[in-house]
Amino acid sequence: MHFMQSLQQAWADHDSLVCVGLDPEPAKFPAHLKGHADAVFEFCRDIVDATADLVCAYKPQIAHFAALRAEDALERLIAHIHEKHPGVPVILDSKRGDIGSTAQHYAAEAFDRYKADAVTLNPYMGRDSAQPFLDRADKGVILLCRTSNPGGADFQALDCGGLPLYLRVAETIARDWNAHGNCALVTGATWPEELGKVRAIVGDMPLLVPGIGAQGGDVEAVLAHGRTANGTGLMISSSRAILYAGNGEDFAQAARAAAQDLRDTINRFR
Ligand SMILES: O=c1ccn([C@@H]2O[C@H](COP(=O)(O)O)[C@@H](O)[C@H]2O)c(=O)[nH]1
Repeated sequence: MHFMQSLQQAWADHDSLVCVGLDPEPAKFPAHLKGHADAVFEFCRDIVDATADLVCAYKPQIAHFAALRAEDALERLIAHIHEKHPGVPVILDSKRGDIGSTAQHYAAEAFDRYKADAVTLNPYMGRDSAQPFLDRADKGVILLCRTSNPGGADFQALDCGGLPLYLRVAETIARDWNAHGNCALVTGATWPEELGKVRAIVGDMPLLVPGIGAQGGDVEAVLAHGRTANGTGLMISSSRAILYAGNGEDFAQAARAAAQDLRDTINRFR
């Protein structure tokens, strides 16, 4: 199914705008998993199985797996999500961006090797660097626009002909890059007013919103500035606050409670 269709279906079926980020950090794993050869897979699988009915998407962050030489665990984890929880889309957070001939290989990595439904990209290198991804009409292409980190404004806020660069990014992608309707943007929860300015430019385009939870973003402000007329349009991502809500044998149930709490809080403001 097309990423955008899966996303809309998951928003509706699970009554949820929550995207759980899968960022494994073995030092934070519960004691009973430490030392397991396949701990990265087991930890993430148990989180997924405990939360799948509460989410609109999962977002594994590739560096968290690659740094641990756990790319194989990432492949198996995405296959597990597709097999056991069909209809929940997987966003590979890899923030790629390179010349077109190399970008083709990054697109193959995301969609053919890992079988992700969507990928995050850095648009800094321009249209040709995104084209191999944009051409995959059934896949989501989620481009950095106004990132959640403290230094995000260093370049993104620079004046670009009367508008900050991040709004030029939003404008250009909505107008010129979205011929297949498969684009979305990353806009951090930590800058809700800027998120609202992006929303005003891009209409109902989905926004991936990291920065809730460990980074301190405000759920009510995100909804006030970012929701669409039908109360959707957002994939509100939280990783650490859900993954590490507990560190005992019941860690997956603690993660479920945290995901449910986030879903309910979001739904109060939709
Ligand atoms: O602007 C951005 C873009 C991506 N991220 C990623 O999201 C998660 C956030 O993790 P938390 O534990 O919920 O803070 C992480 O994988 C980042 O690489 C982001 O934070 N901001």
